[in-house]
Amino acid sequence: MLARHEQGQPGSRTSGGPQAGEVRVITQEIWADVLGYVRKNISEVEYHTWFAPVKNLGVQDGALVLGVRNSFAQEWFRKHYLELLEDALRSLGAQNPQVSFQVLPAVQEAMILAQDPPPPPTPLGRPSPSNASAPPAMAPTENRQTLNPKYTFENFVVGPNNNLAHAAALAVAESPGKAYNPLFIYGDVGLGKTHLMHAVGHYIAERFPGKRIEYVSTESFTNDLINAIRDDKMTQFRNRYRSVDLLLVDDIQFLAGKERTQEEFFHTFNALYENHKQIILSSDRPPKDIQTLEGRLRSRFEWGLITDIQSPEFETRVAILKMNAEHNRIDIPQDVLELIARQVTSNIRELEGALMRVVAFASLNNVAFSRSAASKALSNVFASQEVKVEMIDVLRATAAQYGMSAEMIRGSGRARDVVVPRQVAMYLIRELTAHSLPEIGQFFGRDHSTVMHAVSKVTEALGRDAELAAAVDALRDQLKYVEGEEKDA
Ligand SMILES: Nc1ncnc2c1ncn2[C@@H]1O[C@H](COP(=O)(O)OP(=O)(O)OP(=O)(O)O)[C@@H](O)[C@H]1O
Repeated sequence: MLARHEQGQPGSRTSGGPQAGEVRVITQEIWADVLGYVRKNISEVEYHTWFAPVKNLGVQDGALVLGVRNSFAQEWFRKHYLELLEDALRSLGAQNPQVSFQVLPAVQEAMILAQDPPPPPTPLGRPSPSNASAPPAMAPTENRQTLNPKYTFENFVVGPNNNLAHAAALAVAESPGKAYNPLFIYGDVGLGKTHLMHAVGHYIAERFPGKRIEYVSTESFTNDLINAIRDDKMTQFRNRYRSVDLLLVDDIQFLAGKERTQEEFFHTFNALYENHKQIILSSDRPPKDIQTLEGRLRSRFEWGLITDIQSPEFETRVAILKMNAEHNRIDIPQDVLELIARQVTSNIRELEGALMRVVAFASLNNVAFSRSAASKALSNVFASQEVKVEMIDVLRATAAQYGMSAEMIRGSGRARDVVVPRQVAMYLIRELTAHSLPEIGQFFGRDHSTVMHAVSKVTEALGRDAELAAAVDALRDQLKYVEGEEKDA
């Protein structure tokens, strides 16, 4: 099983749950949570000695697999840190946390060490120190090094909350320096301002490979300025920012109260604007609400187009989740995505985080994606919702438990390996939902007497068949989750 990781091949499907190979990608944030937990519980020296070199290899059949350097480290981890790691997973919702350690092959270890720590990002078009005043000509791919590859127009879901900002960004991308200059995008935290700015950057980089693009947060701009003043390198600083074709500045509200930075930014702005270079600014509020911003800057920010992004409505949130799941090649039922979208209503970053939690929870507990699993996964972070069990939940969970598709269970097959799961599903639906026998029959394309027979068959078999009883118990535990149940237990 583990060899699959070593070879870097995608994982196989585990009983209806997430695919292990795919989960490997998505659990990076969860791994950061685990490390955060560990760090709080051991000394810094210990943490750096043991945990910094560890590689998260993802989740395999419910177990978190960690890559360590050698068999000594493997043994050390088993003896000293296993419980701590299990506690960390428990804090993330794993009910029966499992951790395994795998010695990394020397080549893989060397690659990981080479990546660690990651090199600092190279700002776009930054002149090399040896040739500071004459920026080098860039190869087509170089002009988007600091853009997040995920933040493209293709990956941006358009809804009523952001369609104006999206249309304006697209217009600017098509005619940089001509459509709206500057473009000023404002909105609350995590609603896609940076994403849209980068999307313009990618678009321009693709269409006009020679254009110089610079993305910078206001904080970095300020720090660069401070360093330039300290190191007597103002000429280089000005060359860098005034020689670009597209300047993207994030969180411009942080200019407030920084007089020297405002002064410098004012001149940067003028130089670019006069040369018809495109400027895009993002902020958490419109220019008129940025306190202590010089009047001449504020009025310049208002020269072009000011557009906002609002919180996404339910349908847009579901569409964003769907796109995320598809990108990670994870097949999550629509009703589970809807449950997540109801839990997280305002911040898209949090919405994505909630999806990750659900995926990690399902893989760590080796259960299928269901609304109850999602509700459990999110109960630590968001106010828990009581989940009413639906027939489809029971069908899906049973199918996953027996390693077959829901269609097979509902189909006409009469072989024992299909009949037993079908009867179990009918039995549990009868127990966990308020549906009548005819309604359950209809759901399975059968009549009520078949359901009645199934219920009595399972009831009778449970007393003598321990394996069946264990399967039914496990399914019931998985499905029947109501708020407070775990706390009372
Ligand atoms: N319409 C959308 N479609 C798809 N993903 C989106 C959309 N809007 C935001 N996102 C995603 O949400 C996350 C947060 O977006 P982003 O960082 O652009 O927000 P922001 O408004 O710049 O936040 P901040 O104010 O914290 O800088 C990103 O992962 C982004 O890809």
